[in-house]
Amino acid sequence: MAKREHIALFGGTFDPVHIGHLRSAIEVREALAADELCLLPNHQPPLRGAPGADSRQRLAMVEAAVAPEPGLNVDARELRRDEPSYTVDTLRELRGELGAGPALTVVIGSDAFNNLHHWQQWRELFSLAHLLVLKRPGHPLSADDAVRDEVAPRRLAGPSQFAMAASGGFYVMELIQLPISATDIRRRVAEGKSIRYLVPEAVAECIDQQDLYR
Ligand SMILES: Nc1ncnc2c1ncn2[C@@H]1O[C@H](COP(=O)(O)OP(=O)(O)OP(=O)(O)O)[C@@H](O)[C@H]1O
Ligand SMILES: O=C(O)c1ccc[n+]([C@@H]2O[C@H](COP(=O)([O-])O)[C@@H](O)[C@H]2O)c1
Repeated sequence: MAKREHIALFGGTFDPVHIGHLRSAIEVREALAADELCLLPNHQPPLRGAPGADSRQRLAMVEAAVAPEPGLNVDARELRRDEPSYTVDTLRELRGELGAGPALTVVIGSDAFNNLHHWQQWRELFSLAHLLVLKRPGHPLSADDAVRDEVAPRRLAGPSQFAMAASGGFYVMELIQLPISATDIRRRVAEGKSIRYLVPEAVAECIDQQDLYR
């Protein structure tokens, strides 16, 4: 059985998944030397309206996107819960399966981090996992004071240190800056413009075949 001592979870609405997500996922996996990095499509995004594509369609696009990339997997567990996809619930479920030993790292972009104080039981996340924040162009770090106070003593010197404990660490990672968003991709599709090289070809095909975002 494959080693599962360090798992990174990169959650999102992925409406649709794009190369900003995929390039980040590869760089994070390399930086963490994680055994696997799972893209985790949500079912009901807790802090935004209903996505343009339904959960099955978003899952299918994520699966098509990671298929050629060894080390990137998909975790579809949030689609099995017919309720808002709170990350704390997902982490509790995973801890129930993995036990307390393996390192778990939750990966989020700086825009998501700036809203962390609105997440369900957000302080609890640190007893279940590490938190890795990706700098994202156009989204400077501006976390709430309560979040800043929480993460300050948790800050690690580098992503490789996450493997030394199961949870509780914090790090902000610099990575390639790709100012690509799903909102911009949906707008381009609606305007009949090309999205070539913004999403993998297999994702563009799914969008085309299912007539999404028009
Ligand atoms: N270009 C990018 N670079 C780094 N991180 C990103 C990028 N795009 C999205 N992310 C991060 O990936 C996670 C999932 O993002 P999400 O699925 O909401 O995509 P999005 O492009 O932000 O979508 P939307 O434009 O619909 O808000 C979030 O933590 C987000 O911050
Ligand atoms: O747990 C929460 O309360 C919570 C609130 C907002 C977002 N999240 C998760 O954060 C990830 C990024 O969300 P989003 O909306 O930026 O695509 C995704 O996995 C969401 O399910 C989680």
